[in-house]
Amino acid sequence: MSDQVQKKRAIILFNLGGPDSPEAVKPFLFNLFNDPAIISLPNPFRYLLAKLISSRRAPVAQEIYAHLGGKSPLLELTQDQANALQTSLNDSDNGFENRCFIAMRYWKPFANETAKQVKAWGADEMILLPLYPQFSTTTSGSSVKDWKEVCRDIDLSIPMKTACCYPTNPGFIDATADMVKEGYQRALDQNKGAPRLLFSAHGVPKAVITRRNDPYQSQIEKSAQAVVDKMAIPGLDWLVCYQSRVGPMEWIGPSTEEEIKRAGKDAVPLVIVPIAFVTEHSETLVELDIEYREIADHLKIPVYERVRTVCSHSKFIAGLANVIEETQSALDQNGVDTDSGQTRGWWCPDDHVCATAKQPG
Ligand SMILES: C=CC1=C(C)c2cc3[nH]c(cc4nc(cc5[nH]c(cc1n2)c(C)c5CCC(=O)O)C(CCC(=O)O)=C4C)c(C)c3C=C
Ligand SMILES: [Fe+2]
Ligand SMILES: [Fe+2]
Repeated sequence: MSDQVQKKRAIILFNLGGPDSPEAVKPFLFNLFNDPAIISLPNPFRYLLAKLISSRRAPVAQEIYAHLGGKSPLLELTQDQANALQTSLNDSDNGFENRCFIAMRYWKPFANETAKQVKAWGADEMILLPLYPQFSTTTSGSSVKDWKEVCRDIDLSIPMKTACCYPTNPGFIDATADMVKEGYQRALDQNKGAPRLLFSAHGVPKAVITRRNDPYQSQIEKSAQAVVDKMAIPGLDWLVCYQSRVGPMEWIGPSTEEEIKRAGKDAVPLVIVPIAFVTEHSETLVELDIEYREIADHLKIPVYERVRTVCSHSKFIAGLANVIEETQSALDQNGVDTDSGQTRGWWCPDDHVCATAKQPG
């Protein structure tokens, strides 16, 4: 046995965050709308608009979270993922003592608290891992930018590597395909005909894709295609659609709601697959399970099955561990790989497309 002291590697898991009480809903919404990645206006306009929109939306959002006991379950489920990933990394022979930390973008634990914990632990290096398989400037890009600013503020200057995206990571795809197969079988067992699969992702405004060169939509399509390939069901009826539209701007489509209505006209059984979320929260437990189900019932859609998100599925956790080791080894071997278009310390398995997206603010 080696008596060499192991280096400490901090793995930072990023997600959006969610309110932990009814009183937290309004400030959570303010933080979200005051992010230049969400509303790319200069201040004071963004600040004022964020105040206005968060005040107006708070009662609607409070009703949404009331279905979940007044709070989002996102943090607890992310903690389960962090524990499972830390165990998996420390059980394998990667030469590090690994510790997983969580930084949420719009509610606690915020990046600055987490970065202080990373510093206090005495980490030698860190890997940033957004819990978004598909990169968007509105999510992963915003979290990574915020994290880097906080590290500068508290003078945490250790080597940092970023795993920007993993839309076709085999662990993520296999775990999703396993869950979809179960949901598809439950729908088939009701003997109402061959189901249609709706891969439902959180939408973004169209301008995010076109003006920022954001790869989100193309990576969503790649994830859905990879799951369909893995399922290998001949003649499968499937498509990608987008949920959770807010505000007056034009969003990418088709919308999940439109597709549920079309399924009503076609009288086909539906299986809804969340493809951009890896944990349960308001967008799955309320929007998909309550609001969209009500529309489906009203339209007398013969079957409405919602597939669960991957959460701590062992194949997904193994996939995240692979993403970490790929990021580590790619950047250890190549250092700063400018020739292949890599941003410094940034590993992108999708032809480096994330490095070309324009992060506002
Ligand atoms: C892939 C994930 C997500 C993208 C892309 C995204 C973009 C985006 N979101 C809003 C506005 C809201 N999102 C809200 C909740 C929410 N969003 C995501 C993920 C993505 N958002 C998650 C995981 C959650 C749930 C948080 C939880 O319940 O824990 C909300 C709050 C809820 C509500 O009022 O409906 C808003 C508002 C915009 C405008 C946007 C892109 C520009
Ligand atoms: Fe959102
Ligand atoms: Fe990427």
